[in-house]
Amino acid sequence: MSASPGAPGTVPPSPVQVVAAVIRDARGRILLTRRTQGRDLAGLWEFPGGKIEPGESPESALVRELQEELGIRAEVGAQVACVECDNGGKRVRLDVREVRFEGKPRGAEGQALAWVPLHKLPEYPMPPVDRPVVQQLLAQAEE
Ligand SMILES: Nc1nc2c([nH]c(=O)n2[C@H]2C[C@H](O)[C@@H](COP(=O)(O)OP(=O)(O)OP(=O)(O)O)O2)c(=O)[nH]1
Repeated sequence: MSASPGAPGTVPPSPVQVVAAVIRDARGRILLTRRTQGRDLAGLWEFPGGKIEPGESPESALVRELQEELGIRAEVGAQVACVECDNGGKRVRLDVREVRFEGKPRGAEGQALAWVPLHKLPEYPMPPVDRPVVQQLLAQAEE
């Protein structure tokens, strides 16, 4: 049977759903973590977080990830940005939230941490999907 006119050819794969945090210290610096070797995008810096598991809300996924990765108790706040793009060959939808926290963040999975002043964020190599998020944070700071 031939395809009907206008029928879609292939259905694009649904994006990997990822949620990540903007965590600020008392000086307004933002916490980035570095992806460890042996994972995709190794060596790049990112906002802490991870994939949303089936059945999880973005908020509960982020609370879980921040406990696992950084050992902190998180309270998830407003959305900073939600960006979807091709990220080094894989489609990713990245939902970024403001987060308040209790505890002292540590690299519980061996990852490096950096507290980065807002204006220095563009100096850190990050995955492509993060670039518009950094631009959004810089624009917000100028408002
Ligand atoms: N956490 C986070 N992930 C990001 C960012 N930018 C970006 O492209 N990603 C990508 C990297 C990964 O492909 C994906 C997150 O998956 P992950 O591997 O860290 O997730 P996970 O902690 O659930 O890990 P795993 O158990 O599957 O290893 O999203 C970001 O700013 N923060």
